[in-house]
Amino acid sequence: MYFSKLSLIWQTCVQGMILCNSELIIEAANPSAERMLVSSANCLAGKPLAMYLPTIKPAKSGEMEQVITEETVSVKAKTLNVCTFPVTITEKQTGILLLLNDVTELKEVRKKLEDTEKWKNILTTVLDTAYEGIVIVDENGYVTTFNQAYENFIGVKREKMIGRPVEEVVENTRLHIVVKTGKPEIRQIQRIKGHDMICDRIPIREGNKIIGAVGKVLFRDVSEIDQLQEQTRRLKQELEYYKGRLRRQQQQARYSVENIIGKSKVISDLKEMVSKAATSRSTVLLRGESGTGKELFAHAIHNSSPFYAKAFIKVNCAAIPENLLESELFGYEEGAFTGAKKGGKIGKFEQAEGGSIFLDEIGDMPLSMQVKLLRVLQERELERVGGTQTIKINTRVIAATNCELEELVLDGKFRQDLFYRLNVVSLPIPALRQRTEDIPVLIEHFLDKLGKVLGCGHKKISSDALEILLNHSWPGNIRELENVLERALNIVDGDEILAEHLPDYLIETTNGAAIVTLKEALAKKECEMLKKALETTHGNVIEAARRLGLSKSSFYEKMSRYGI
Ligand SMILES: Nc1ncnc2c1ncn2[C@@H]1O[C@H](COP(=O)(O)OP(=O)(O)OP(=O)(O)O)[C@@H](O)[C@H]1O
Repeated sequence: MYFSKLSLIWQTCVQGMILCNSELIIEAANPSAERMLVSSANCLAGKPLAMYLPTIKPAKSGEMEQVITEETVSVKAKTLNVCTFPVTITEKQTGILLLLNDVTELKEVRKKLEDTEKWKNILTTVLDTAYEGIVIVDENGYVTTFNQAYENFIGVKREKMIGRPVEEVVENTRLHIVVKTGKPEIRQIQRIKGHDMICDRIPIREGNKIIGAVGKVLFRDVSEIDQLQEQTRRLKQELEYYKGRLRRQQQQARYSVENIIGKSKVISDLKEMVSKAATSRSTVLLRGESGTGKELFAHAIHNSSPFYAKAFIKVNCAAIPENLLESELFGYEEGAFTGAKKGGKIGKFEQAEGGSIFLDEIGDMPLSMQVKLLRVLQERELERVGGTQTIKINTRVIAATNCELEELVLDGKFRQDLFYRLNVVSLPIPALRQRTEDIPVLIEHFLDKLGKVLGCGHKKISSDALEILLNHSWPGNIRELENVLERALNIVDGDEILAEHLPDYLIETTNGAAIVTLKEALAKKECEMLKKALETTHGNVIEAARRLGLSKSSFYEKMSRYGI
């Protein structure tokens, strides 16, 4: 009876049982052990244990009396937990009993549990760091999750809310309704603690079944959002306004006649000419060395004209690559060339419509372009590159150059016809050395202007320094003077600019080692000769011009250039 019960346990037990002799040869194995280790039954008996469980190393008989081992092994894609016990089979015979548990599923379940725990932690962190208040309910509308932000806002510990019907813990909620209707409610207004909040209520589904709902509340009062929207709208408007102003400023003349500083007769005369020239739309040609103020005069002409409120567009003919100049000036149509913008591009002439276009460094305009410009000036119409349509233009042209255009014409580098077309009103701006009486007023003007810009206040100039500035030949003209003063203001400590604050090269030139270019020397000589000729002919220009072998117009031109 006792044995038959034992045999029943042996046969039906889900645990695998293996009995080995002391040589670790299997004596018997129950059906569960057979299933775990081999596919067919009754195979194990008589086989060495190592064939099936090679890693199991129970202690050898004799020394194993008390030794029980437990190990987890992988066999045939299964995970087995193996315990070994020393047993006494007969008085003389000892052996080992192995108990095998299949823990494969257990291992998988543990892995799933660990994963779930990990995800729970991630989710809790995400929920607790969210800016919005988040509440989750189950399919019956009972609170299961409540995040930190919501807890802080409501001021009740979440432990007190979990497990309660949501309508009892959250004011004006509809989550318990959403779990029934299954319809999401987005961007709804929910009044909580006297504030109108924006909320989303979304049902959670598993297949077709609703297993809960999540509610999200944005902790911003709606009125605050209205204010923010209004603020954004105003800022956008402001931005557009300033963008427009900047655009207009970039396209507008910044200086007027008042900005032209100088009390010499030649400057006063030029200012008068500017005012006269400004009234018409005739083309003006500004001539003079670099830095004499040609651009300043161009601004002043535009600003004194009746169309001062219209665009003033500057084009530096020397700075634009030859192949781009035409499209820059006249614009282009879509597809005119590779790289042409979609929709084409409006040219500078069209941009200046109704206003003025300032063609700086005109002497550097390539010949090929000169022909096209001449045609536009004559016809007062243009065609965009790649276009067929003729566009009428109503733009005042102001050109400037520091080149001797007559010489360029003689050299075949500048078209004579274009020269005449441009030279309708000619304003020769004299070099600074030809109007030294302007130097003190210009110095005062720049000390004032730069003092404000640099934030160092109005500094004075010592008589020594002034002497040096008056004696310099100023090849870089007013631009050079401005730079010298800016440099001095940057290094001066006290209230007065001294000789030592001026660049060495200025001091050297005053000490007698004057460096004068050939052009300057010739100009000086030419001026002297004109004056002499006028003196000897008692101011008779025709006679003076004849004596010097010049035409009347070119004599006048030179007189004007030298401020005679
Ligand atoms: N009469 C003046 N009064 C005040 N500032 C002047 C005067 N003439 C020139 N300037 C200033 O000198 C600097 C150079 O002038 P501008 O750029 O007009 O010279 P430019 O003859 O056009 O030179 P470039 O030929 O090199 O282009 C500018 O900062 C300008 O404001």
